[in-house]
Amino acid sequence: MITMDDIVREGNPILTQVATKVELPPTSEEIDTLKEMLMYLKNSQDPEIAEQYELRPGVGLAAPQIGISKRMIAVHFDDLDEKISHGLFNPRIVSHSVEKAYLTSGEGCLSVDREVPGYVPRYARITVKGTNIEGEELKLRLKGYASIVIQHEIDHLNGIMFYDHINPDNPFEKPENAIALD
Ligand SMILES: O=CN(O)C[C@@H](CC1CCCC1)C(=O)N1NCCC[C@H]1C(=O)Nc1ccccn1
Ligand code: NI
Repeated sequence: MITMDDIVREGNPILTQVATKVELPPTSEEIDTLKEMLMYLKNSQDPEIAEQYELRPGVGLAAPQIGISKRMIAVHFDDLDEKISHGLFNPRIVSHSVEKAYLTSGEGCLSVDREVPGYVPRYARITVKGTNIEGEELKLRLKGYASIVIQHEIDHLNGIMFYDHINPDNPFEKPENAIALD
């Protein structure tokens, strides 16, 4: 199982590289890895398992964070209006709103062992295409928190960290044309 020992921390160049596309169909090893990434998220959200294995709770994970520079992400969380749980190969944003959105609490990252305060402006709504663990091509239309999570993960595949989006002059400046998400 994946534990925090497997999570790569900032300073490791893999986190600022562009990850490689996964050749389809994915190998059984790539499928197993994606399943393990999803399992990490589920385990990390179970208080008992998280405590037992000292897992930091996560709602998303990208393969570069476990040292694999491949375009694979997992997201798992039960939000009020969106229940999302996906493992995706080669996720890509095919369209997005002009309007932006940001979490009023800012963002963190399992690969960043420090607080980096500030608003992270992202697209408010996105349409994402990718291939799921069963090998099906899928298209997701996301808004709200789910949209933020997926963008955070796809950024990891392009070597972008959440703090790269924070306004260095005024981290808490309200982004223009943006919705505040609590
Ligand atoms: O690339 C992926 N990552 O770095 C894991 C990140 C991904 C999220 C950060 C902002 C949007 C996506 C992650 O999940 N976190 N960031 C660090 C510690 C907290 C944790 C988190 O937000 N946990 C959480 C939130 C709500 C409900 C349950 N748990
Ligand atoms: Ni992250």
